[in-house]
Amino acid sequence: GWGYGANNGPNKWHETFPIANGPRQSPIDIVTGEVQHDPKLKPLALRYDPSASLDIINNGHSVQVTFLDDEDKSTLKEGPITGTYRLKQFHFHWGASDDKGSEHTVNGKMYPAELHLVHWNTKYPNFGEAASKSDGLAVVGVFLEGTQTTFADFDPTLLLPKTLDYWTYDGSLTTPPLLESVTWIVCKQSISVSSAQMEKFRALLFSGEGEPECRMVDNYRPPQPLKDRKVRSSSK
Ligand SMILES: NS(=O)(=O)c1cccc(NC(=O)NCCCCO)c1
Ligand SMILES: [Zn+2]
Repeated sequence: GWGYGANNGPNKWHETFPIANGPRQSPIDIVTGEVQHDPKLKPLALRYDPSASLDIINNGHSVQVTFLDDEDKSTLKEGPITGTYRLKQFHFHWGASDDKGSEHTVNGKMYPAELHLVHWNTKYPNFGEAASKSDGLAVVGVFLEGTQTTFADFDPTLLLPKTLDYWTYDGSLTTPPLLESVTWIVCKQSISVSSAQMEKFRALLFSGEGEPECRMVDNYRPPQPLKDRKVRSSSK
């Protein structure tokens, strides 16, 4: 199956998923001099309930915390979206060293890691249905920047930067099946993690039990062509 290695990585995904060369692929490089401030954009209304968190898993591509999404417990509203989107899961992408790891880049700068908070539009019955609709998903991306800090309990709100200024654009899943159903909301402010915490990500494995050990690192897709898209900013 697909992965991040030389033989099954991002440069090979188009062979099985031709949408890899589609018109609204993610991630992208955010060129701050070319974004357009849109005064009609509202602040993000994020409401997360830590009691909705279910489990934490290594899914072979990332470490993921999944949430109970059978009611409006943890939701995203306002911002660039209309209606209510429910938090399904959050996961991360990171590098083998602190000079790379994020999927989105800002003026070519890569961060050591990127958090993705994945939400689906409740006008559809579930995540799977929503994932195939152009307005089905909304993913909030948060850059992780290295410095010493503490890590509170897994209330995703604690993972968010203080101010929620953001860039937004129409994009896709950054892993196969690369579906072009994501309204991306990338926070301008990063959150801080220590290098010890980064090392914990890098101690995870792509490989399963009984397989030759393969460290889970560099599980990021590089920036894709912007094509006929504009990136909007929630603030000047
Ligand atoms: N990386 S991301 O664009 O935020 C994103 C969000 C939600 C789903 C996905 N990708 C997938 O679910 N791919 C299906 C197989 C992944 C292994 O479980 C990627
Ligand atoms: Zn992701």
